[in-house]
Amino acid sequence: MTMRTSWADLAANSAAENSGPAFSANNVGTGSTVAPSRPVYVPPHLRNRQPSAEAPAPAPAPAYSGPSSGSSGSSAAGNSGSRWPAPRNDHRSGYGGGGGRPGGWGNRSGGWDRGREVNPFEEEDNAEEAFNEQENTGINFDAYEDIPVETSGENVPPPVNTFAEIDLGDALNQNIRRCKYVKPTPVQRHAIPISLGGRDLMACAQTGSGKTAAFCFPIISGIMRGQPVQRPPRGVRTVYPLALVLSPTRELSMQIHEEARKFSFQTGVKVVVAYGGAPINQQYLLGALFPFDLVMKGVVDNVFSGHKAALGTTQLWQLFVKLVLAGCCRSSSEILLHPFRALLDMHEFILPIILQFCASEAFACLRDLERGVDILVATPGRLVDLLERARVSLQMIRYLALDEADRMLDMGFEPQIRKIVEQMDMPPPGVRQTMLFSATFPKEIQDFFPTSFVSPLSLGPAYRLLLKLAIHPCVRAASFTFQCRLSRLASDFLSNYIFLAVGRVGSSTDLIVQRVEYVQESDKRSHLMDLLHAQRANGVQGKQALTLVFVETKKGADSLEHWLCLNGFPATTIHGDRSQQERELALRSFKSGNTPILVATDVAARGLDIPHVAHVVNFDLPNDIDDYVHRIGRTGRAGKKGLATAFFNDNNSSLARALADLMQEANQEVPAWLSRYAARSYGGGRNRRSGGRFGSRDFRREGSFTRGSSDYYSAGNSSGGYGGSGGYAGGYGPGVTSAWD
Ligand SMILES: Nc1ncnc2c1ncn2[C@@H]1O[C@H](COP(=O)(O)OP(=O)(O)OP(=O)(O)O)[C@@H](O)[C@H]1O
Repeated sequence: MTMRTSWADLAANSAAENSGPAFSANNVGTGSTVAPSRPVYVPPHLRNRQPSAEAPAPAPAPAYSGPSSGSSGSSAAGNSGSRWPAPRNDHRSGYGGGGGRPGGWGNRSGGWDRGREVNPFEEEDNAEEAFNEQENTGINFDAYEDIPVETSGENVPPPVNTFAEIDLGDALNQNIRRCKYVKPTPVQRHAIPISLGGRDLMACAQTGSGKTAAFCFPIISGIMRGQPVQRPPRGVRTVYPLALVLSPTRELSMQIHEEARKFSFQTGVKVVVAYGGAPINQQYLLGALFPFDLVMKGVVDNVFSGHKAALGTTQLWQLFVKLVLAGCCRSSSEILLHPFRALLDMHEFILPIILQFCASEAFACLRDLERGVDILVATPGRLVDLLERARVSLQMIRYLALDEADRMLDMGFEPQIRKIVEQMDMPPPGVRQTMLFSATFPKEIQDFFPTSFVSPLSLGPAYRLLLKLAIHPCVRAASFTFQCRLSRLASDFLSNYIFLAVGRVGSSTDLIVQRVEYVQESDKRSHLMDLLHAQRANGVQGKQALTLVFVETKKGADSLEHWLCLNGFPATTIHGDRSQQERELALRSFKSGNTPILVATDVAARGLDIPHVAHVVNFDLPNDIDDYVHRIGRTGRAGKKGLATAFFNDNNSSLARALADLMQEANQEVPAWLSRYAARSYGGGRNRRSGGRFGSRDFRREGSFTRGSSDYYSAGNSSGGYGGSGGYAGGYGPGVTSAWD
């Protein structure tokens, strides 16, 4: 029987083959009796079993059979041959002590390949020696007490006040204690019971308020207590995650992965991240090594075709590469000491490539993926790549979480997201459980008009101009278009969901002191220098007081970084033109305080949770108030205070009103000159968000959204959603029909 095997398996085989004659001269092992054990994927539901427990019955094909709702071995009631047979809440029979919890938590203490599981808390302790004070115990929870919360939808499960009220399972509870989370933040208080109750959720909550845990806890606990699912037989290279978390950027994905690893430590739930998404050919040699199929077929043939003859020992090479990729050599030094190193001497040009590849995070991620995954955290681009290569199947997905959902649309990921969710093999809404999270639902607009209306005209630049001027009613229509896209996405992806808004959606937290200073373009650098010198003079510097500076362009980021370094302020930069390695290095260097200033483009605006960011400087203000909210949200997190300074000048006048309103809303002092700018801009009304108590509303209430038709473009206009309040400046105002103001 021929069966494709994973490269991890192949490598293990290869190692066993080493004892054969071809390798007898090498000091690999001590003979044929010592064959390394294969890395065997153990499904979560079997990980707590004794080794003698029967292996999962091999499935003829990795077709999804649905999570069985009965006890192990029994067929799921109501399966009846349907592709998505099991009702998704079959394993969520109540939280908080409700009966019927199958299996119980205690049985699950067995880990997923526990011997290999690295303790993320230890890793963190080592990495953060300098920051040895307790991160989360000093949280000012009072800061959250008065936050208004709004929920809508049918039968909303009641919130909880403590983690003890929720039955998350011992292992997860222990990790929550390890994280030093004393009690749930408001979004967690509401979102966790809703998700544990099996409901779909669309949640908006302020930056830094703990949304990651709000979607991770129910997923991890759901997987822990979930019923067994039949996994594909060993040797099938496709992996079948049970949960998928999509996020817009690599950095955010990595961060979610790190958090989720902590939460799932010793729970038996395995979390893997896959990020990036550049086409393979753009990654040149490293990229060529990415598709492991190529490695298996002979990376030498594919990558070094011109040298094939010279290599001569192609098979040996393949074996070496397999060993390296399988993790037999985990570090550069191991490779250099490896018995097959001799081969490299013949072909030195390959060594740096292999070393570089082995050192890359991407390599580690993909290697992890091959070993199995329960929760896959991914950027849309990379996931599409993996799906197309059939390395990942979504057939078994029970949980789908979209973090920064609005940003993903904003970044143009909608086609990819729709492909992933609707066009591959993911179970449909109602079978899977879906959660959409962000601090700002909605805004920013990619399309000026519905494409069907104006295609093939490209109105992007025109739109941008209008957005700047913000005088044309079409701007409102465009905004509405985006809102409709998000509404439609929610409507397509979610089933009977609950809408949760914690705090004023899209507003900033008043933990952040916001300052706006009028600074001409040409004075910005010297002004920044003044701020940094003042910080230094006040002793606000170093590892405990990081400064994040946002600029508009990648070039601007590089040049400002260079200038800061020249002027004695160690800085680093992060933007889209930097390689993944450079970005990771920059983040690490910033987090550790080695370079306490990070100059960034919007790539770092969302979701990044960097402790000790004391000051966010908007050197260049964004065009979009939501981007501003996310940027300043990098400070003042988890109940801590922060400072945000913005340099404003005439180029930013389109933002004046929204900025002034936002500051007012967050009880900040609005400079008189900014109020004047705001008053001057289009009629003196208020910004788009201030029409109601909550910036964002459940659009289902308004009945303005008509799925699958173009009505939603006209509905807003005809119903007076924009016009009713008398112009853009009036916001959507009273009588608003859109949920997304
Ligand atoms: N219950 C809790 N108690 C204490 N700290 C918490 C709690 N929940 C989360 N945190 C901490 O709060 C910080 C912010 O959390 P997180 O990054 O999830 O916020 P967020 O709402 O996703 O922010 P953003 O909108 O910027 O993405 C993290 O450092 C996290 O460890």
